[in-house]
Amino acid sequence: MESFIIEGGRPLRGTITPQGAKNEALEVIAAVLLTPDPVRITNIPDILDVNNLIRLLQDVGVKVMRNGKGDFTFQADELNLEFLASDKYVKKCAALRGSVLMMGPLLARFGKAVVAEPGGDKIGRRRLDTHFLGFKNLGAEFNSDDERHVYNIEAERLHGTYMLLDEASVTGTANVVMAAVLAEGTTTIYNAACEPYIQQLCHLLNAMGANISGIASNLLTIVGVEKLHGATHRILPDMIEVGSFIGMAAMVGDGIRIKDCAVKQLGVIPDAFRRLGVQIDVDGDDLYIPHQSHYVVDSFIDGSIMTLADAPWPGLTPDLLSVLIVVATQARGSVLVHQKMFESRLFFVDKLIDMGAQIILCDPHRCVIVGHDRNKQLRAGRMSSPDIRAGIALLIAALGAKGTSRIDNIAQIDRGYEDIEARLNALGAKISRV
Ligand SMILES: CC(=O)N[C@H]1[C@@H](OP(=O)(O)OP(=O)(O)OC[C@H]2O[C@@H](n3ccc(=O)[nH]c3=O)[C@H](O)[C@@H]2O)O[C@H](CO)[C@@H](O)[C@@H]1O
Ligand SMILES: C=C(OP(=O)(O)O)C(=O)O
Repeated sequence: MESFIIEGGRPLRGTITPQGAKNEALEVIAAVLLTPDPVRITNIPDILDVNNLIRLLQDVGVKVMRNGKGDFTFQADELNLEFLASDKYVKKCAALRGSVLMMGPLLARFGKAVVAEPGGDKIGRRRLDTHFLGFKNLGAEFNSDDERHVYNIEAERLHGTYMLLDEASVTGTANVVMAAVLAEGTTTIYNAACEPYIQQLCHLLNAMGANISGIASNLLTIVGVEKLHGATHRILPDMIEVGSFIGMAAMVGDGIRIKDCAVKQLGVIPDAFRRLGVQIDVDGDDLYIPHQSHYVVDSFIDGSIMTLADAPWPGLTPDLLSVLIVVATQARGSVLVHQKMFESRLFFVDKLIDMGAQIILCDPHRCVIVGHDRNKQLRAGRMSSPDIRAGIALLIAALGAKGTSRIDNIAQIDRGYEDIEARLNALGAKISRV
């Protein structure tokens, strides 16, 4: 298992470009299963989760042609569906959360899908009810095979219907949309997730011949079509990586430009950092974060303590709260962070407390951070990365800490950040992989 050794206290300056979005990549790559024609996708990030999904598709028989960096053509014309019954498939699904995204397309095109207990971060219970109830509404049946720890889903023909999702699940919406595009008749999905990556998936599906309207809203209407054809698609920059770089620039930056961010697609992300006092200048499609000797936490209009809480899009993504917590440790002022969507994502603050941060973990969902206003630098430490976003947050903390830190289990960071040490070292960091 690899680790990072980080020499802290070095100011970072220069320009960094975000990779293509992990969570969009997982959705649109799964969508290639919906057609036997070639689908070309560009700006695919070279990260563990995406590479694992591509390998899983290859195992199922999808032809994968690499045209250049991040540029692949996929063709799902000769699939080996027997692979879905193998133990190897079950094991590989367990390696990444994104494997659940194969269910919708396989069910829509072949009338059956198998899903193993998926992998991903251990950040609390992650139920799949929205996915299964959505498929059930379309006429599919599912049963669990307790011996193999898999669910089998089957339908002779999917039929469009109205459905109100039990929650605005991101991958749940993606799956139900991908199933509904080939269903007979019209499907209406209310309480759909509507984040930019769902929008992007819908745009790709329409380019493949689907008929989806209501994109960007929580009410999607999908008129089923007989079949889909090939298309080309470019993945957006990764907004979670952009947010991670804003946090890093605030903590240890000496003037950082984040290039080509698709600023309009970032929603409230920049404002969440601004609420901690971080200055972010918008320059075309770039963000520039100057060095700040101090950043001061805002308060609400009535003077009450600032709270940062996650919510389904267009609310603040839960995936950036860990980074916001680290930034808050050096702010002037206090902030309450309320992680509503996941149950176990805040426990990593213990590691920040070990490094000298002033944080009160109130309960599994809430913590209060009392910033040091840069009067007290964090101490270096040895820690393990419990999940992808805690991992990047700890890396940012280590960059700002006094002394040399070690982060173990960095496969968690590699799941979602491409060649992160080389990109940060180019800005002046000193991170080595051992
Ligand atoms: C591969 C992928 O795309 N992963 C993302 C996807 O995961 P994923 O699609 O698995 O997450 P879901 O949207 O299903 O749910 C995330 C969590 O939020 C809760 N929940 C969800 C909707 C809602 O209206 N209320 C609510 O409380 C769920 O119960 C769950 O605990 O979306 C999450 C939420 O943005 C992100 O953290 C993940 O990075
Ligand atoms: C929670 C995340 O990923 P996954 O859904 O793949 O576990 C994330 O990207 O922050």
